[in-house]
Amino acid sequence: MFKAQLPATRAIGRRLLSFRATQSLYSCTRTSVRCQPTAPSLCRSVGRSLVFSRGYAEAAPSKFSRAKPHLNIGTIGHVDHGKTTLTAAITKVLSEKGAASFTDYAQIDKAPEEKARGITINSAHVEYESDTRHYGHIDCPGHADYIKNMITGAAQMDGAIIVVSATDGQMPQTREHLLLARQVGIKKLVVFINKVDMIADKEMLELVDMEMRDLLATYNFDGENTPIIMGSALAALEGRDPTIGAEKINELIKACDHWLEIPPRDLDKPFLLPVEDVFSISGRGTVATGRVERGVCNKGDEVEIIGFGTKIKSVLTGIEAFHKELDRGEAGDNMGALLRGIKREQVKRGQVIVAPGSIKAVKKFQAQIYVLTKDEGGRYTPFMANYTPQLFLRTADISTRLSWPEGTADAEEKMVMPGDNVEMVCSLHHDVAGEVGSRFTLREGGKTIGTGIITKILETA
Ligand SMILES: Nc1nc2c(ncn2[C@@H]2O[C@H](COP(=O)(O)OP(=O)(O)OP(=O)(O)O)[C@@H](O)[C@H]2O)c(=O)[nH]1
Ligand SMILES: [Mg+2]
Repeated sequence: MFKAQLPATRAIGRRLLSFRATQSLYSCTRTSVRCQPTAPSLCRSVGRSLVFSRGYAEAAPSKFSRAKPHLNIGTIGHVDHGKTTLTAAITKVLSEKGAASFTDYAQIDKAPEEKARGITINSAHVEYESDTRHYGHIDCPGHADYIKNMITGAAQMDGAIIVVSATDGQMPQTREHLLLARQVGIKKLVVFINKVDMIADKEMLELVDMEMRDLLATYNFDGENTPIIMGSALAALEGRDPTIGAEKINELIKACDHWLEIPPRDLDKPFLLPVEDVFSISGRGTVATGRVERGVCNKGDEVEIIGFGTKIKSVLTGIEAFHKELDRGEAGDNMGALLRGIKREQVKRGQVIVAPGSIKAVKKFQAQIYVLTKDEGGRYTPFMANYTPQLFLRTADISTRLSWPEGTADAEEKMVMPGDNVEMVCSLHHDVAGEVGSRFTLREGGKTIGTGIITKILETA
């Protein structure tokens, strides 16, 4: 009986998946490694229509190897400090060891406007390997576009290289990028002080080093221990002055290997199953179905059902996936969970079934939100505080009121334009399982108008 129900679930599941594919349009790329755990195959097909970054469509080779652990990193920092030059230089130096294919500067900044203006407009992807890791690398533009990509999930960096020119020292976007890196959950950075070929005075370099350590500490990074490498990306790219060129690139990659941490694998995280559908099976009980977002579960495990005013404990008395009854389910599985002592009415779509105590239901939080432009399918007009769109988080769909954080000046009159990045407070109509770093979309009248990421929990249920 339990098994017989699942084809129906799958049919519903397919509809959900296609809906979610639209939702995750902004948060996946063509390479499967960067896909959200939901619907990877759909991600791949919609990835082709991704508009945010030209890099995904063209620069994503299919040679991802699982032999080494994978980390997503990227170059961030102020305009013209040498992020693209450094990206090209890394691929050049590593390609000489056969650990990357060389991607020249002109291949990274290749749009006509980029060539004409000599700046990066779109972020681009390259990949390379160190002795111990496989890296996906995003070369971010110095300007605001990059921020949008970070919020929308297209650039889910686990760590970053912040590039600072020795000639200028820290500049406004150095600070802005540090702040945003912090905001979107990047915990560790490596600093590359670039253009040292233009500086004769050693003391000047020491000054930049000290300033950067201070600045890192200001934004809650480990200023004391963060590796700072000084070199010249251009020298490395042009194959001259190895002591400030190639050698420094190797040092930089070593620093990334040692300092930047691999985030916990999904399988190591606490179990979480977003509920998509619920069935009552006579003689057996209530079955909730969905796709396991993270972790593993075993038959007999204690679980908690959370969200929409509910927090109840139960035990997994049955697990079904791949048409079979199993003893264990894991991240990525489409599974049915048979729940002991639970009535059908007690479980609904939008709730989560989790390892007890691993996540809380939230009612109010602060979030970094990117509001889509009309060309991206978003609104034509601005909105103000008290705007109430629908918030989609996993399988949940809740109406939410947006307001400005306490203490915001002129909060009454402040407008949010399509294309803006804003930090706002979301007050939910119902509670839902959420945590710092959870991504969501905002929709109104059937279209996505924004995407966001939770940065601070203000009220739990
Ligand atoms: N002398 C010197 N010039 C460098 C070095 N690295 C980069 N440059 C030059 O600095 C300029 C800007 O470099 P880019 O790599 O485009 O800078 P960017 O940070 O990617 O700039 P945006 O993407 O527009 O923010 C170019 O003219 C580079 O040739 C270096 O180590 N030494
Ligand atoms: Mg650039």
